[in-house]
Amino acid sequence: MFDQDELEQIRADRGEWESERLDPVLSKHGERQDRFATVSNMEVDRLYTPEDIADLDFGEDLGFPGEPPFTRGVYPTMYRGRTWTMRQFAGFGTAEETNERFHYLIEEGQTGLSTAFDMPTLMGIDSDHRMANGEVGKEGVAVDTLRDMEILFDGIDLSEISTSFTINPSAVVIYAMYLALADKQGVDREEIRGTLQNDMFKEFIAQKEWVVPPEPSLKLSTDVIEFSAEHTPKFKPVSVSGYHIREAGSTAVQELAFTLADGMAYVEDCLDRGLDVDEFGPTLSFFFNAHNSLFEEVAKFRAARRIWARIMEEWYGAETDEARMMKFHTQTAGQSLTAQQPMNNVVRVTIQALAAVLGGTQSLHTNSYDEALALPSEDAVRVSLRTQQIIAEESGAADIVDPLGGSFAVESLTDQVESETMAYIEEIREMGDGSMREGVLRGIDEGYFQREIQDSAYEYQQRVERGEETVVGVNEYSIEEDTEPEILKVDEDVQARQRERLAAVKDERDDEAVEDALAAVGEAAENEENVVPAVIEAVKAYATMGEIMSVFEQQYGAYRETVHVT
Ligand SMILES: C[C@H](C(=O)O)C(=O)SCCNC(=O)CCNC(=O)[C@H](O)C(C)(C)COP(=O)(O)OP(=O)(O)OC[C@H]1O[C@@H](n2cnc3c(N)ncnc32)[C@H](O)[C@@H]1OP(=O)(O)O
Repeated sequence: MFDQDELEQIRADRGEWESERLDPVLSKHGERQDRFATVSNMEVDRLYTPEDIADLDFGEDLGFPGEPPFTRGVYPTMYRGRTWTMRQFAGFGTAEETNERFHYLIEEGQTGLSTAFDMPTLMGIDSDHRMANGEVGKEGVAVDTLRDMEILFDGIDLSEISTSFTINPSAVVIYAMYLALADKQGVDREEIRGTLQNDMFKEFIAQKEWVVPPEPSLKLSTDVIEFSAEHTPKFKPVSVSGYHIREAGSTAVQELAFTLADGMAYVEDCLDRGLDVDEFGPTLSFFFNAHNSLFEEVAKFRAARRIWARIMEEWYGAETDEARMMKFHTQTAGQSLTAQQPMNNVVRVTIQALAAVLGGTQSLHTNSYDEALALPSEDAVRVSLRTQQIIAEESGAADIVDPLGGSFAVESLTDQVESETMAYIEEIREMGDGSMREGVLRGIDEGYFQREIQDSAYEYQQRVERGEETVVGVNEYSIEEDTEPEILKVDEDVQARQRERLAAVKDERDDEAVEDALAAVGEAAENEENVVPAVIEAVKAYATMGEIMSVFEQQYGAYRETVHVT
């Protein structure tokens, strides 16, 4: 962006500034640390100048928002046209309690819904399973059958609001239930909007919730992507997630690299099925973490869009803007929150949320200050939603598109994140002999991702313990605390109520119809057909989550992780 003469002049001026201004100050006062680095331990320079972005090509690398490579955002007007979707992740107890929380959030100004399921639902077992004991409704809402889904969305018009479902091994069942519900509400499937997480790669890499092994897990994910591209074009059938990778302790670059690698593996699996990249490409979505290092995070988001646009075009032949465009949801970093002095978390969340907005997110969840202690209380949820509203409506951050674009520091960090991310992607591709799909599967199998993340997590913890990383209120500025905030307690009778409902549904339903529908799911799996149509029929017959997932487990076997110890 600068010509050679200008750069020469800047270099000369900088040398002069260093000797005349900087060195005298350094020799007198020094700096606070020998080395300054982000929370991911990426070293940052004292000062950035045009020299640091001498290779940046405005047209190729930045351009304008709404056009490839989308570094500056996916929409020409970004938040001036519409602010991001404020989408608080919510769910606890039975469908009734969560339905009430959904209505509360909508009344408070939330613009999208996001469903948290309890552990049994996430793992594809029913509330009456012995392994579900003590877990029903604890960390999210319990959903056993379509009846629960009907109650969960009572009074909510599916054509009016988009809903996200954080669900992975059992994603196909929840998707089928949502479609069955849309059919019941008379909402055209083509009109439903929302997102299914349905990202099994990051489960094997970081979050560790699975039922069947990686290959059949991928088959089930791709079945949903294929079905959705044809029947629910406004719905995002996968949210390729870096969030959990980061929460497990990765760096920002690893978060981005592994997530993009997973995304590419899904793309290749779809291409292997003969699907058209310009048809399924626009339905893919992403999900990232927003951590404490403001500029590193903004750089990560901007680099993410640029890399994805280039790879979709150059590697996978995407021709349309929509297929090259990366849209993503962001959640502030739960792992950065502290149980000590919990109100400090409001400040952390504000900075992280600002990073997401300055980085151009489409949708945002701000964590609540009490989340290191329990599921968020209503008061805490309101403050976190207000945080988004203050950023959107008071800070001015939403009024300029890509306001940090052109910052020497942010552009330089964006380049650095991009090149380090690409180095990882190339390594994974090599592991798969040119295939990202095979590289990711092999990386999971050999514990490559897990090891990389563990090493980063360990290094970070050591830095905290050596006092090189400050955690305010924990290893610095701690106080005696004798009060605890009011926290949310889930009713102890939830499990009994949920089990009663499940028993009632089982009593009322037509057992023969259920058996036939489950047999059809088994046949579809055995014949390697797309299982989604059969699962929709099964949920309509009120087959349970556990019954349907057992069919897959029988067909594909249960997964046991090989533990790699280093
Ligand atoms: C940690 C936790 C756990 O594991 O426990 C989790 O995982 S929680 C995980 C929770 N996950 C999530 O909540 C995932 C959420 N994801 C999503 O919402 C999606 O996948 C998303 C990232 C693509 C965002 O979708 P969205 O509908 O909210 O937002 P969009 O950007 O698509 O905008 C909605 C509509 O507004 C339009 N629109 C928006 N902005 C503009 C603008 N400036 N100009 C013109 N149009 C605009 C869009 O085109 C779109 O219209 P049209 O619709 O007509 O195209």
